[in-house]
Amino acid sequence: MTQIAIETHGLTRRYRGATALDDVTVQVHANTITGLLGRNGAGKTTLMSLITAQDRPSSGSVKVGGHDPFERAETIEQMCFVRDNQRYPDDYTLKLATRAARFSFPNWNQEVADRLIDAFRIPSKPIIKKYSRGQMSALGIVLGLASRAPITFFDEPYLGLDATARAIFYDELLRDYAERPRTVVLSTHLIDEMDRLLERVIVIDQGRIVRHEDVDAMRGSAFQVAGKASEVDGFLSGLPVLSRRRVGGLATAVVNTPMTAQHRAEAGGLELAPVSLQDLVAAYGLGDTVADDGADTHMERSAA
Ligand SMILES: Nc1ncnc2c1ncn2[C@@H]1O[C@H](COP(=O)(O)OP(=O)(O)OP(=O)(O)O)[C@@H](O)[C@H]1O
Repeated sequence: MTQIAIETHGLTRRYRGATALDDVTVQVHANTITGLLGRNGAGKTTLMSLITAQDRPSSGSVKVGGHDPFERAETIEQMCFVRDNQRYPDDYTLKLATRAARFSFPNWNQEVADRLIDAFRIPSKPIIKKYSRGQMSALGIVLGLASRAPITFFDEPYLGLDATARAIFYDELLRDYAERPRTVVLSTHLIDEMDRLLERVIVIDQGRIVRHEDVDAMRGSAFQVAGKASEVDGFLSGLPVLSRRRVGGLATAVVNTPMTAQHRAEAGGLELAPVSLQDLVAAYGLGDTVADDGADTHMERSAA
């Protein structure tokens, strides 16, 4: 039976004039790597902050391992949240940061930390405040992986990292996860690059969960059609259209149903193709209309 690590019910976070998270009920599977995906401002960081008790909901509840994290220090100790804008005390060096982490995280593994510090070439001399953006991200990854916290959140952990460092992160995450399976939730906009890491996906749009499922199931659940706009329109009639984009006389659309032999037979001269996870996620949260130098450009979205 699937074990549930995190459960939210009706979770809502309102700020003055904005609802960052809107009635979110979701379960995160234990010992799984879950991608939290969605456009800027969708609510990803807010959701992670509420689960890790760094913020309070306006309404609704969070349970981690069956407990409200706000009411239980032991539950908070089980979680590590690597924020994209993590701040450190002014005088902190690498040594002080890892020492503090050793005290904060019961499963801290210094060997993992040392190996990663080496691989990322994180300097030990300067205070952390002087680090480059990429070095800050690398430090966050070191703390996140070496914490070996049973539940680890990474919020866009790759900011400023070069391609080599990102590859190190992906490899080390998979290596350490294989050695010590645990629950990992990571938010990313680099979906094409990171989709091989993900087992499950939560897609969030305007504070609401719009998809939550296994990555493989999600990939096969939709397809893309492209061709002459009039023919695409005809083909789409009666189909669940997730997004449609028209540029001049051409159109592409993402159809929210698995591709069948019948679709292929009816496609005529249209091009049908599997949709990548990145394109599928992008199809959510598309605006309704996009200007294109006066050309007839139109995007629309219908209910899934
Ligand atoms: N402290 C705050 N005060 C007011 N509004 C806030 C605050 N924090 C977040 N928001 C708003 O809540 C919404 C969700 O923000 P959040 O940071 O969770 O998005 P995100 O999905 O993590 O975005 P990104 O991908 O850009 O990091 C946004 O509209 C944001 O402006």
